[in-house]
Amino acid sequence: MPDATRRSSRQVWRTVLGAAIALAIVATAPLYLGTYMTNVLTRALFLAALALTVDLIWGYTGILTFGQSAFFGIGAYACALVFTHWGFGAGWAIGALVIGIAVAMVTAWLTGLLSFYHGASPLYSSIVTLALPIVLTQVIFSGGRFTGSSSGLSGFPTYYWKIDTWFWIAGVFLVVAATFAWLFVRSDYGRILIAIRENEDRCAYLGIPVSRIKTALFAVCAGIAAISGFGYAAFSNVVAPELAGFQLGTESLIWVALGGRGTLIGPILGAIGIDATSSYLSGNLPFLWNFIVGVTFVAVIILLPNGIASLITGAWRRYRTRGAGGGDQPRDSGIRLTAAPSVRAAAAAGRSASPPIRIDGLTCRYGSLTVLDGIDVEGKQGQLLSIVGPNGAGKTTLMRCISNGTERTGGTVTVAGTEIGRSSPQKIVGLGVGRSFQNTSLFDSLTVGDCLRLARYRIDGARPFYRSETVALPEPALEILAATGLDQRLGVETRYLSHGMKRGLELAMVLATEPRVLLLDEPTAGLTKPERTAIGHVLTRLAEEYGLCIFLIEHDLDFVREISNRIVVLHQGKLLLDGTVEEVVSSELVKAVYAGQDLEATV
Ligand SMILES: Nc1ncnc2c1ncn2[C@@H]1O[C@H](COP(=O)(O)OP(=O)(O)OP(=O)(O)O)[C@@H](O)[C@H]1O
Repeated sequence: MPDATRRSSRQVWRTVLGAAIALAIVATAPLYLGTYMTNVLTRALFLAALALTVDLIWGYTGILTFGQSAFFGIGAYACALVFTHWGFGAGWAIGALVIGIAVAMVTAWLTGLLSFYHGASPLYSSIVTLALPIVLTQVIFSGGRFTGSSSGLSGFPTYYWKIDTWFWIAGVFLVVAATFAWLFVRSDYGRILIAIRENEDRCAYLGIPVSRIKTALFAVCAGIAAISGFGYAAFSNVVAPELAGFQLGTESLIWVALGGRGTLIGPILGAIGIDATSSYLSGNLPFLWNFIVGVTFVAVIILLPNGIASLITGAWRRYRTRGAGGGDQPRDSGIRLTAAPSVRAAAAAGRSASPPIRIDGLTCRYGSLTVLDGIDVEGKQGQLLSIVGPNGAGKTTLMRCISNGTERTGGTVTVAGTEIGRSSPQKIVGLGVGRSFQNTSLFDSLTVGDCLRLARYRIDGARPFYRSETVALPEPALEILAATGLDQRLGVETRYLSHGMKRGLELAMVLATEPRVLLLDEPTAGLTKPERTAIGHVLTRLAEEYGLCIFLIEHDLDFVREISNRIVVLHQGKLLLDGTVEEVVSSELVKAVYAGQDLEATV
């Protein structure tokens, strides 16, 4: 049996076994728990499902949300309102559940549109999610007898099943939700969530539609939270504004933080542990329990900053990497590299009358500071164009204005005949612009293989519950991986790579997006002489053989002279000279700029 097939069938068996063990625990727990604890734990199981969604949003994707309780409350109130005012029965129950899920998902989708648009700061989305439960609570308060106002609704008809039955329903729901969440976070999509958490900008510059993915995740998690809220209300037979309130939203964050962000098991343990302990202590130690919970929280945050689950996950990771000789050692990644159809062919097919890139009258101002002033440049296919100039000349700003439509103040940038307008970076990547940054921009906790797979998202897509075993890369990307030895380190997390390897990986990732225009900001900074020579070789081939148009910012003028076929000199935001290497090297004006002389006197 091939390795990949064996690995994936092992994964399936592990998942099935884990779910079976969890279901067995759920099935037998009421036999040894008393009625009181079964009751307490049933409530905790519904809340654990809420915590699970908070973990997907905050733990995995890095969006600090205070508003998940709002969706829980919507599900709970959908149940209570329908059963109180309209009717009770199987049909009404299904109708109420569907209404709860639909209202929660639409609310989450609208909230996502408001919070996650391109350019919105993470703080802004946190504030929007903070406002959501507050607004919803006010709506409930102002609902009068319909919503029960501050007293809520109670005593509505529901299924008065035995407590054990409710426990099983809550337990099975949690196991099913956790199993799907587990399969999801291990899939290609799960890697995208982690990538967004670690480096959202890099995701956008790989063409990943970050805003859309965040909004979709928010909506799906809202649906799950609404189901748990519905179950909670049907079980407890009482709803109150607190179920949709800000306090429950904050408590769910504490459960996740205590249990362990980004671990799935952590939030479940955190929610069940704290809720069950609080219920127990609030009866036996009514004046002390809040204090005890508070002290425990502080102690865990200080002693185990990654939560209680880090004890388990840390031990598991140490066990796994011990056999492989440590996290930085090459090990089986489960990924195979293959060759994607040649970009040479794509470049030839894409050859059109329009130049790959054309910049007209580009201006960029920050307040009264003019950083770029009327820049006109046209990049041709197969041209390696170096942009040089003293510090602060505006070189990096020029790259930013090309790769992000919202950066410039005036002028136009046209990529292969299409004006970029105010497009976001991911849309501009779609036009064929790839960018590497001055400081290497990767995903620390993802492996080399995962990073490459992410880079192919725009072209190959990703499936929600599937982890692909192969990554198809264009020829130049494969060459860079082979030259830097990265093809032997696909399973190594990028934080363990050397500086040179990180540079190589970033370049390979950008090339994996199959750009026609490549923007490289000091790609050789901090590299050794042999590494610089190797990169220079690759860049020359990219331009000459693959027809890419490369804009290169570089301070090393000897390197620039060796590899460029055209140089643009920027000085104080203006284009000083645009010419061949010989013209620029022999220019008195350029010598004066680099010598720091007064330009007026030179001219
Ligand atoms: N967001 C910003 N707000 C205000 N000023 C900015 C901003 N970004 C850049 N600048 C200013 O614009 C000028 C040009 O910066 P830029 O980084 O483009 O220069 P550079 O030529 O790339 O320099 P270096 O070679 O040092 O990287 C600098 O004076 C910088 O302080």
